Amino acid sequence: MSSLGLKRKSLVEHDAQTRKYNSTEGAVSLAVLGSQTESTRHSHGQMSSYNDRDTPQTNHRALLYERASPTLATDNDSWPSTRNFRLNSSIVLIGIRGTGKSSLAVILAAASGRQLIDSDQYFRQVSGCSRAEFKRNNDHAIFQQQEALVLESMLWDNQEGCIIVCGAGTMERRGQKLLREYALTHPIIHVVRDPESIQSYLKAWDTQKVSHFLQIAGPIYRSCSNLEFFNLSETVSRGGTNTTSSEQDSSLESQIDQRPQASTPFLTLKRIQRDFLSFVAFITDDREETGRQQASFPLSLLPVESRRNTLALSVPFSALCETSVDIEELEYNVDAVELVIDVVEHTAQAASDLDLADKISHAVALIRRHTIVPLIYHVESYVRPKRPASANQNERVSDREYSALVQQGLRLGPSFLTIDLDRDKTLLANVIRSCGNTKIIGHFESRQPFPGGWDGDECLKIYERAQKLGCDMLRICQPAVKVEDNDAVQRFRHKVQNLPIRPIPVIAYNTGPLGRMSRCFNPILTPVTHSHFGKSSGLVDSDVTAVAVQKALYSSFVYDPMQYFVFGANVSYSMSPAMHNAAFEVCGMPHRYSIFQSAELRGLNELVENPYFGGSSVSLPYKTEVIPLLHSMSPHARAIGAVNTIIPIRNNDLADPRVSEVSSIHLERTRAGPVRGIHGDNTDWIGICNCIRRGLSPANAIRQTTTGLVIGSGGMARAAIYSMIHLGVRNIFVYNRTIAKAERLAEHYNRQDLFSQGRRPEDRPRVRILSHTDDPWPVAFKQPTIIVSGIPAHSIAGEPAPNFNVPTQWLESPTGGVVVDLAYKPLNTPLMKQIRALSHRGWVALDGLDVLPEQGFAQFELFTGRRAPRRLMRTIVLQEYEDDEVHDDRNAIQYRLRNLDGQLT
Ligand SMILES: O=C1C[C@@](O)(C(=O)O)C[C@@H](O)[C@@H]1O
Repeated sequence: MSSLGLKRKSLVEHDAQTRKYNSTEGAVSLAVLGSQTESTRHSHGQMSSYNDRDTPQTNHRALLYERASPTLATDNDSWPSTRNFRLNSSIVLIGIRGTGKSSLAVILAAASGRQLIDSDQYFRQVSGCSRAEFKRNNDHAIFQQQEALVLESMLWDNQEGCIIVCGAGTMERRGQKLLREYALTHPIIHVVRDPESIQSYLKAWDTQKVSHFLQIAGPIYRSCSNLEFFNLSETVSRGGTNTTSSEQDSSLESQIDQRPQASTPFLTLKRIQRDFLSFVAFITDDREETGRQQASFPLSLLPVESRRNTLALSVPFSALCETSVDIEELEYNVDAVELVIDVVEHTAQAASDLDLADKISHAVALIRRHTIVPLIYHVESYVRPKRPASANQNERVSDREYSALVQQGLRLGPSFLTIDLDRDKTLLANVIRSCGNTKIIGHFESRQPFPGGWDGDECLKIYERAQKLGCDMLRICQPAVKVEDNDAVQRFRHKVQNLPIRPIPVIAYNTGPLGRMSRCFNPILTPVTHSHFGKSSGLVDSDVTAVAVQKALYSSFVYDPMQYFVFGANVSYSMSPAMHNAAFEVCGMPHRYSIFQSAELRGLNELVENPYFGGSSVSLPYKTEVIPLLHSMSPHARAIGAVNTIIPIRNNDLADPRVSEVSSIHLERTRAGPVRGIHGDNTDWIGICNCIRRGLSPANAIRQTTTGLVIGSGGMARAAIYSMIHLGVRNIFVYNRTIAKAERLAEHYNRQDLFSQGRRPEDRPRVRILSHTDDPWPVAFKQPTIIVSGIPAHSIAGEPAPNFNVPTQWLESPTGGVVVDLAYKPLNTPLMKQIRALSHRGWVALDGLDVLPEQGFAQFELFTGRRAPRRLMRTIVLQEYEDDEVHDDRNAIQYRLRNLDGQLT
């Protein structure tokens, strides 16, 4: 008999007295209106009358309750635990039916190997019958007792390595108490969703009823959880019209080109997968998973506060609620997005508004869906008057409301959260104690200049307060009254950094029109606005935009206009100049990127002798030939054995080991001067990695048994193998017409010990050879779900193009997979045609036009030390692409141009 069977007996016999549950305990009391059914007669004092297992028809009831606390909890003792959990702590999902808990749990279980436990199934396993049957056959008190005991066992017997989905049956009063207790040491995530999506799942309820129920249930679920995740429903943008993902996509366009969009059925959960896995990785501090999520771009590997001249785009909550905002477009050129909870007069009255918490949750989800940069959550301390001349200019948001809004922010796991240093000490201490992995920015915004300005004691005291409280950073600002105040900010910054206490980073600037200069030169996370928000959002002319800051840095000679190139033997066709030049322009950078064609490697000398040399893409045949000329190389380029990006070293000390670190290299990237050495990197693998990630459906999440297949054995095949190893694929096969070359390639990787730290030899990645296309797929391995082809699609040196098709016996994965063909001349290679025809079986095809911008983003980051404007670069590549021989392409390109949204990496 299983241990569960034994447990069952002991649970049923468990003496109710041993757990001292107080039946009057718990703040919430529910009364059920409507027909007096069996369940409702017994349901006073509990919430379980709404049962996950009930048919929608039986749920046609309204629920009333007495609320003990408002939607946003405000009491000091309601501050939850530290939110610091053990890496492997079991995670609990709660939320009303239809919010998508089960799908999220399946996604997490597949990606992380956590064991999935569903409360209803667990009840059945432990009790030997379903919850409904147990209820029918037992006295109500016994049923309640059994429910509590099952929940207790489910939580405490599975404290590690599980994802536990709690149905509504677990939410009666004793269940709530157990969950609150569990929340002291484990993440309990309240899953929220918009009423429309819940309604379309529940079918029988109308949206109003769902909203009403959400208002009732929200406070209860919130009081039992320490975190919150808004499950944003997928919408597919097709040529400007939005449809939900459930609608059938039978348009001709989509048949022309099955892009990896949300409309591709296998990828509908893709974006929610990304959002949820990043959220879980953040709250559990799972650095390995965070690394995988962050797509390996050079800048994403550095904490944003460690970089120079970083910008944070302020997005007012009110603007997000009122207008539709294209966040992806606004994100260009910024390093973080700050959601500003602006308490506008009317919102202030509605701060106890039942769905305010939901709206904030929704806003955070929207920003996360459309950006990849860190999120800062900031609650404004003053009520924003609706009219600038209003009498309420200086009305402060009450401590109670402020605390509630901050608590709601912490539940959402933002990367950073600000706290107003002028607030009650206990409140501040509570925020810091319960902030989990969120970094805290102590914020002090003075509306009047401090006595003595930046040189006075007041600013120093504020710095020390932030320091003592345990803030990770300080943000301090005051109005400038004269231009010289902008110099004084610099003095203040230097002064605090030299104090004999552990320094914390400081964001310091002047407000008002005269203070704009200090914003341009503030080194970290300068708040910037976007013209989109204009004055309607209450932002005034004293704000600066990201482009204005960039332009100011160049026109004041902090940075220089640099020259970049694509260097190769035959690069006249390259689309890189168009892509990079457009990016420079939109970011306000005066750089130039040009073609440099050279029949000999020696041509490179001319580039590096130029004091304005900023870096170069390296094309064939120099990707390996260039290596002996380098002074340093990234570990990736070294492992791959090929370089596609070079950047100048202007450091005096070439022996300094830091020169190979991006952090030191990018600091001097855009400053002219003699070049003392060259650093080599490889971004091709990043491009391939991200395309694989984008096209891989959640069903094909990478596991120990996942198999990859690489076609070819050239430089791109090398990069492809490295990408697969980086993603965690352990079984990699190479097929190449010339077997000896494939063997050399396999040997190159097998003798290295990549990403193997602590792994047993049998668990390490291994590259194997496939000799003939007639061979069956090796029986000991699963069929491949990731295939990358690195063979050219056009004729080279008179040799005909290979016209390769994957043998059908290697394409039998029941869940399909992703195929990346690195060629794009022509676009419709025989391989791409073959795979697109298999889209109904879950195969997704990506090509060279997908990879080129991805490797270009990483290159842009290495060249400039700034984030690349991704959507723009993708657009330019597609627009530039022209192939007169293949007429079908034009339609396909048009379709792709209309569907660029949401390709986040
Ligand atoms: O292979 C390529 C293509 C490219 O060389 C071009 O021609 O645009 C640019 C390189 O960065 C990349 O690795």
